[in-house]
Amino acid sequence: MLDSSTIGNLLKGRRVLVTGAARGLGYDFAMSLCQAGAQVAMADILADTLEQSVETLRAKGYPVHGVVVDLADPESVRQCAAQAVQRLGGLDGLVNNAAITNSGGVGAQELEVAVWDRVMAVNVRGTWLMSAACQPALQASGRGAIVNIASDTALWGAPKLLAYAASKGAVIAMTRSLAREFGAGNITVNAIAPGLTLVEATEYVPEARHRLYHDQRAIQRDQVPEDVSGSVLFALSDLARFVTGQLLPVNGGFVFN
Ligand SMILES: NC(=O)C1=CN([C@@H]2O[C@H](COP(=O)(O)OP(=O)(O)OC[C@H]3O[C@@H](n4cnc5c(N)ncnc54)[C@H](O)[C@@H]3O)[C@@H](O)[C@H]2O)C=CC1
Ligand SMILES: Cc1ncc2c(c1O)C(=O)OC2
Repeated sequence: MLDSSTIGNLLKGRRVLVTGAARGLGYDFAMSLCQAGAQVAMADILADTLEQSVETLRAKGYPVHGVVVDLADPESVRQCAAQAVQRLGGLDGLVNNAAITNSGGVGAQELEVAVWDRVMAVNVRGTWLMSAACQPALQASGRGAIVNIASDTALWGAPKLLAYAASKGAVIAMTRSLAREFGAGNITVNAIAPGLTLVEATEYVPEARHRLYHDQRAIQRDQVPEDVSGSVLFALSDLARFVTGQLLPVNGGFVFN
């Protein structure tokens, strides 16, 4: 959690949809957005975890709503966007954070086509469909912002994360195209590429890779979700109103853009 005096009322009254907000980085984004004064719709496929996370933030007095969604299902994505807009009374920001990896460290020979397809369906197609579904409401806001969560694996070349890294490369390319398409509606579209971050989902990552990241960073310590949230807030705020189509790596100085 960021120090609230640092972020103050940066996003006061802004209405933001965060996908994959039940846990991990997305949960920290949702909490940080609330601290900055935003109202947040938290979307996820993990219904039970989502309910708990929404309850936790509500107990702190934050205005959050839970929406269950499967980003691999185009109709579910449309319904999620519509529900978020309805419950928030409009939309100023979208954080495309939900994603899956081809976890388990599977190499190019062993990677299954079905796994590749699922990774692309959630990470790439889901990001496209959610962005498209939210565009009218974001445009109506007068200053909409989309933040796509990429990964430094797309820049570094991550062995045994082939499908995942490729999907994040696609997210970066899509960010640039959407920035040009949505610019006329005064919607900014940017990508943030975190480095390997300590969350439940990266517990499977071999110790050797955690150590490699740690040792190769300019700032030699482990990365935590709070290291990323500030950049998400910035990209959604008026401070970044003329920043669009850009990629911001947030990794303590592991790979440089
Ligand atoms: N943790 C890390 O080291 C890094 C993570 N990232 C990115 O950060 C984002 C968040 O990941 P983490 O917090 O690490 O993992 P996570 O697994 O905790 O979070 C992803 C969330 O997305 C949800 N999700 C998965 N499939 C979904 C679907 N079909 N529909 C709706 N929601 C779905 C999950 O239930 C989960 O809550 C992802 O985009 C990930 O690629 C990027 C770089 C490093
Ligand atoms: C090096 C590395 N290993 C595992 C993962 C990532 C990563 O950057 C990541 O972005 O999500 C899972």
